[in-house]
Amino acid sequence: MRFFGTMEINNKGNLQIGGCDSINLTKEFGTPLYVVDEELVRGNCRTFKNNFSLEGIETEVIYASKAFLNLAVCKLISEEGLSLDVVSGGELYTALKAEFPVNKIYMHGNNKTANELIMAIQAGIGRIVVDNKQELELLEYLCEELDKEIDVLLRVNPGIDAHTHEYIQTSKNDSKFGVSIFSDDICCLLEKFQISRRINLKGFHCHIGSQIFEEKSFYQGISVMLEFLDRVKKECDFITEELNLGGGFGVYYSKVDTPIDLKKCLKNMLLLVKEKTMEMRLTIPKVMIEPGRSITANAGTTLYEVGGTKNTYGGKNYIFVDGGMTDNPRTALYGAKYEAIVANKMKLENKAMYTIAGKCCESGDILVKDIVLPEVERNDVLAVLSTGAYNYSMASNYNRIPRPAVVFVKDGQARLTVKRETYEDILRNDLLI
Ligand SMILES: Cc1ncc(COP(=O)(O)O)c(C=O)c1O
Ligand SMILES: N[C@@H](CCCC[NH3+])C(=O)O
Repeated sequence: MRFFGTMEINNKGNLQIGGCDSINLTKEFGTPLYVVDEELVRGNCRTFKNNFSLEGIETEVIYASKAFLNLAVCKLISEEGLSLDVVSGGELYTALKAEFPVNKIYMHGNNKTANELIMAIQAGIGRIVVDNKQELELLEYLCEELDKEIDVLLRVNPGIDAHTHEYIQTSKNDSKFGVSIFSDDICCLLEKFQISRRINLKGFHCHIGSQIFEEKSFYQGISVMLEFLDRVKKECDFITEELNLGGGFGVYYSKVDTPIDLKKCLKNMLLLVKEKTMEMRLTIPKVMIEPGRSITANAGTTLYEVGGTKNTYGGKNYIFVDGGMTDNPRTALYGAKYEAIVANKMKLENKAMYTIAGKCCESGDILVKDIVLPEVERNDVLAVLSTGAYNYSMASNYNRIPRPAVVFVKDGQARLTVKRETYEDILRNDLLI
């Protein structure tokens, strides 16, 4: 088990995060509760900003907001000087409402609707990442209608087979994202951009997948992309000004995960860009990355109240908590593995093997399988660690369960950043006819 950021055990034997006793947090804000270690999120932003830098290369770190977004997150990311990647009208709307600097917003998506594109064009966001030819045509039409110009990147697929869960691979040849760098008509497509009066193609975007632990996949991505840049220069007469390499840096959730040395990898990525561009006599493009999970995952902890335990006839020892797949669908969806602790019994010895199950009417509603913990009883507080990415952002109202509140903790202060949903919120859009 690993502790992250400001997590510690206080003298009451309770888990403490950001100087706040987790048990007090549950009393003040209820359970389930997403707790975010603000200092750790800021520290992670700085690790990326400080280490993704190299003399002679312009760089940009863009936070992939799909990992975790709310107004307070936007504000924090903006304060730390990162840019923001959004993939939907909803994410863009959040960023605009938070007054995130518009020129630092990137919009992705394999099927952006006309309304989403209009919203992005009218707001004047920094870059739209065009996924395909049809989208280019739609964008051209919309820009004409709105009498606007827009800077874009083209999402390409470098065909890298990064080793991760098949659902979060994004760059195999059959991926739904982007245009293959191997497609024969790439020059035709680039020509469409070149003749456009409204759309200004600055370069390319790729993303090889998520939760990647093999450093070499990132280097392979760079090599393949630079060969592509060389090819489009020679064959299509296109000079690439910007190269966005996406995110995907893996994090520790449990002992099966072995994260790479991030600082070293970030430096090596840029060194490789420099070396290869010199070798190929290419102009060095501006290089961007888009980390999501690695900024927020380890900074999040979900606190649950234990409703009871059950020893089944088949011999399974369940702990029932008051949340589950509605606030963290990753175990059910990907077989993700998490670590958990009993937040009010941090000094007690582990006693028994448990499976932590949620309250949904679904057998697959499991948060953690086979974990050894101190003896657990009703009203204990269970903490599942590293839930800061793709938990709140993927939460649902299945079984009409309200989504939990989100609290930021720092220096002994707790700040509510998202209120707990109420039953009224659940009914908000229902109409009785
Ligand atoms: C285009 C793009 N950029 C960035 C990310 C962020 O990935 P991660 O959270 O693994 O860093 C993703 C998600 O996989 C993505 O699809
Ligand atoms: N939702 C995935 C990551 C998706 C990455 C987005 N392309 C996860 O929880 O691991």
